[in-house]
Amino acid sequence: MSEEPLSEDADGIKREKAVVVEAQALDYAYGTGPQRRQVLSDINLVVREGDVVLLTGPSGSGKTTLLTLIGTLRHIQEGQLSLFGKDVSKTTTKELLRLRNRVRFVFQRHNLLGSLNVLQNVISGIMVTPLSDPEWDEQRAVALLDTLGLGEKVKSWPDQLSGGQQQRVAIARALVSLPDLILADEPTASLDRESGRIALEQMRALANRINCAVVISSHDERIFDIATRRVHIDDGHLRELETTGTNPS
Ligand SMILES: Nc1ncnc2c1ncn2[C@@H]1O[C@H](COP(=O)(O)OP(=O)(O)OP(=O)(O)O)[C@@H](O)[C@H]1O
Repeated sequence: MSEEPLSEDADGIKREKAVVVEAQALDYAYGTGPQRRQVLSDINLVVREGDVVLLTGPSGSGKTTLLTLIGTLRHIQEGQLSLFGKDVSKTTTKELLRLRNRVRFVFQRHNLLGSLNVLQNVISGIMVTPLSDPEWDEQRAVALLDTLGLGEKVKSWPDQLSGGQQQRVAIARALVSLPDLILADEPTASLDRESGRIALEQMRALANRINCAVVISSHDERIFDIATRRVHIDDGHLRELETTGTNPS
């Protein structure tokens, strides 16, 4: 069940939470002709600011495909997708880039840059923000790495890290830029229970603090309670599930 879509501003005035993602009747298929395989059918989803949506479903059910559609890494075939109130298929290239700049991804492959050390990789998540302040950015990046248990690793190179450590660097890189939307594909896949919870709690805390929206695909039952909403894909169809999660803040 979704939370009451109201948020409170600094003056204590309640206002409706803005819609960050709105998917309407999305279909998606891979291949053509006899090879064509429908993966998503009639997907309808609204994600508002502050939502932490957990996307579950069997392997191969289309979770990654949906995340990449939402993140505009894939063209819409059928249906409509709005990001921050803009229909993505009606935007100019410049507008689309501006929308993408408000989104950060955490992929199953960590995609760290091998020529940058851990701290530099994390800071690279902010470089694209015109208002960034190098000193403050660095402090924020170091603090985040510390919280994620990587305080000793800021000068290490990606290839000196374990898979789980690389995953945490990728999470720090997504969080440090204070994005409006985080799309995370199996972000706890190579993390132990404790690190997985800390990483997800950081995402949840950011959602609470700056009202960013978070969509996480995961099979990991250990983190289900961190979400404010759960949606499930099966056989190409998406449905909302009851959420038992409590707000840890
Ligand atoms: N580029 C592609 N070309 C053809 N088929 C693809 C392609 N990418 C994904 N698929 C197929 O589409 C289906 C959905 O894949 P997707 O990766 O979205 O599922 P998923 O739910 O994220 O799976 P997992 O939990 O295993 O990561 C799968 O059957 C997959 O084999």
